[in-house]
Amino acid sequence: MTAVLEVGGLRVEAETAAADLLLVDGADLRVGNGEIVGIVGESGCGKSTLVRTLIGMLEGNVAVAAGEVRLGGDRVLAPGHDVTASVRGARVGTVFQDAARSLDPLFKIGYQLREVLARHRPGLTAAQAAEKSAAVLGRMGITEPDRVLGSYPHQLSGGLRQRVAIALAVITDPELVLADECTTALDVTTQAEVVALFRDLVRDTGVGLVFVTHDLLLASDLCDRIAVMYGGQIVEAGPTARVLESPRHPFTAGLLASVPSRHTEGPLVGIPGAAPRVTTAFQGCRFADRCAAASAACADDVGWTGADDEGVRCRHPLDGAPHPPTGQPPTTTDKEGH
Ligand SMILES: Nc1ncnc2c1ncn2[C@@H]1O[C@H](COP(=O)(O)OP(=O)(O)OP(=O)(O)O)[C@@H](O)[C@H]1O
Repeated sequence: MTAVLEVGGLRVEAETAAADLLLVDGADLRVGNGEIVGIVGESGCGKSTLVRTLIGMLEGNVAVAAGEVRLGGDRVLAPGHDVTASVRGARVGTVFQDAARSLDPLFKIGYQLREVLARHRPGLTAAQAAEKSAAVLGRMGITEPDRVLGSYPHQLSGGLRQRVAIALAVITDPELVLADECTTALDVTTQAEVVALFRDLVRDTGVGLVFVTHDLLLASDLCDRIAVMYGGQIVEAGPTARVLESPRHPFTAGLLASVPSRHTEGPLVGIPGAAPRVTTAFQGCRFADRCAAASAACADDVGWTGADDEGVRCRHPLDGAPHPPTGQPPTTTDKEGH
């Protein structure tokens, strides 16, 4: 599968008055054409920072310290090199949690779609732009495109606004779409509709999709592969079924045990403790102080074990046995064995 997105060794740091923080540490990620990759993890683990970095949307105190981002083979971001402005909107579409951030309350939807095309596809005639606008709304399952094109955002329901936000992201036929918690604010039925819409979009157009969510069930419904983040690092990655049925990182297992699932019958088990704030000076496994399997060896930095697309960052990975249907995390391998 041709890679539309290749992220290698990405390290993102933030300067703050208190300390220099490590927001993303050594992230490797690959998304193929027509592939959906989920990024999951607790709040504050760095999911948004990672996806925003891919398109150069960095706050003033944040910088890329190492690694690179390639889009369709083109190097778009690395320390001291940032051409993401040229791909944002044109080759990469973005959908965020709050449709209000994508839509301008002052302009009708038809105008906003035409504006995006005028900026990124300037060769189109007015008639072609109108045709494309109606077509993209149709693809979003919007049955009354004329009414929507003539409406202001506040005249649409929340679900419809999010569909329009997705339409704005994909009307330019991008190679990659980044969706960051874009279903979180929606009710469950609308969430399911948006997920189905993404699935159809990827199947029909071959676009690559990065889907950021804290909702493992949603990720399991939609994603081909999953990358689990913790403390700014990708700690486990692999095909969705493998990661969710036989998690290898204790954090992934804890996350699974703490969410209700269709397989869960027993009580839900939370992960004690809180996610760390990681400084650039931090050494060792970020999860060690919350991990039942941690040993003294976890105080040293932990490397990645496995292939690029499938592996785990842990000195005491779980044994890979299927995740028990009770919602309890599987047992770990012997601490001393690593
Ligand atoms: N500009 C910044 N300066 C300092 N710290 C930051 C900055 N931006 C983000 N952070 C910190 O980086 C960490 C990761 O934040 P991020 O928003 O990427 O997490 P997340 O996994 O997307 O969480 P959520 O799901 O709550 O959005 C958090 O601790 C956050 O406070």
